[in-house]
Amino acid sequence: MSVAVLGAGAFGTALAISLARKAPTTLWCRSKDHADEIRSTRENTRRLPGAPLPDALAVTSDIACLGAHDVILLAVPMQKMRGFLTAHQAALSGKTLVACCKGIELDSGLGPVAVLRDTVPEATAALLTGPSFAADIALGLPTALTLACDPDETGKALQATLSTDNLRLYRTTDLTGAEIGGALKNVIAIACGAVIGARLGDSARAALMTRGYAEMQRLALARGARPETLAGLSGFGDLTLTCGSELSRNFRLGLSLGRGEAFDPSITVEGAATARATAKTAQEMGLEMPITQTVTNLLDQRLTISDAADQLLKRPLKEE
Ligand SMILES: NC(=O)C1=CN([C@@H]2O[C@H](COP(=O)(O)OP(=O)(O)OC[C@H]3O[C@@H](n4cnc5c(N)ncnc54)[C@H](O)[C@@H]3O)[C@@H](O)[C@H]2O)C=CC1
Ligand SMILES: O=C(CO)COP(=O)(O)O
Repeated sequence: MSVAVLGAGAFGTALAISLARKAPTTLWCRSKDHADEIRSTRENTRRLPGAPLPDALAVTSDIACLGAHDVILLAVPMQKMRGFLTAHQAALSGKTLVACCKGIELDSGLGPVAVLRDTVPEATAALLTGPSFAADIALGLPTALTLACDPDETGKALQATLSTDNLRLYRTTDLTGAEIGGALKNVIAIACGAVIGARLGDSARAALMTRGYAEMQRLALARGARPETLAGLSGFGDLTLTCGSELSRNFRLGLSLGRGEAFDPSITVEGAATARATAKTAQEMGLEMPITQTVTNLLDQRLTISDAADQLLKRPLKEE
């Protein structure tokens, strides 16, 4: 199977570098200038500085490159996916498309797999998700991710193609569980960053991670996901990484909120739109998701951090 990665952001570049160490790979970049720059310096200095490109990685801005590949990794941000897929629908039709983004679409409340199926119905949809920072993957540090695909036979072939010496993929057919875990861990990471930024302590962070996990499970199970998926890399695994590291952009946005500092709006932070979309879905489905709701209120400046903590602590006492 021959692989192309679409989207030369941090994650797309890291995946392409990792895959090219194993077999020739193509990285597509939407801007010709950027593609030329990456090709001439053999480094994506704008998005992933310090990670040299292997010789077997071709870089292009020509979407016709898709013709030569049967597996396409989509590493564009969630809120840009539908527009991107619609624009390139014909070229993507019939391919195996692996969404690599983590989030929920703001307008529709849908995750990446549903958006893929909606816009390119003639493609096979899969999802690559789980705990991994782009820089770690590019450096070849050990990483384990979840590959979600149904049918499992296609999943097995993809697992073999996309696993490398340092990137170990575990397989599931539970696309719903994998995408909800990957999307919601970012919302909880914003909450955790906010409590650390506001100096509310590591105990408060542990409480948020645990109760946040309960929210992730509540929504996922209501949508038909399997509990073991949430307990795996795409759920618990990624929650642990993202809520505990300042390398996470979602966590850093939370830190800024907690400290009352501004945050650069050009940085990709999937959890913000995902929180808003999920708070709406939870309300429509009658699900209790107080942390997600609180993050939305913090982001939209309807609550201060101390009111947010107060509100969560004053909720009626209940069984765990
Ligand atoms: N950076 C990381 O460590 C990881 C990121 N991810 C996920 O990967 C996805 C992408 O994140 P990053 O690569 O980190 O973001 P990034 O901000 O580094 O790059 C985003 C890329 O998408 C491109 N893009 C934006 N709008 C586009 C459009 N309309 N059409 C085509 N391309 C477009 C940009 O040019 C840019 O190259 C996110 O969903 C993120 O959650 C997942 C795991 C790790
Ligand atoms: O998804 C990630 C780690 O698994 C990257 O997290 P951020 O998008 O918060 O940087």
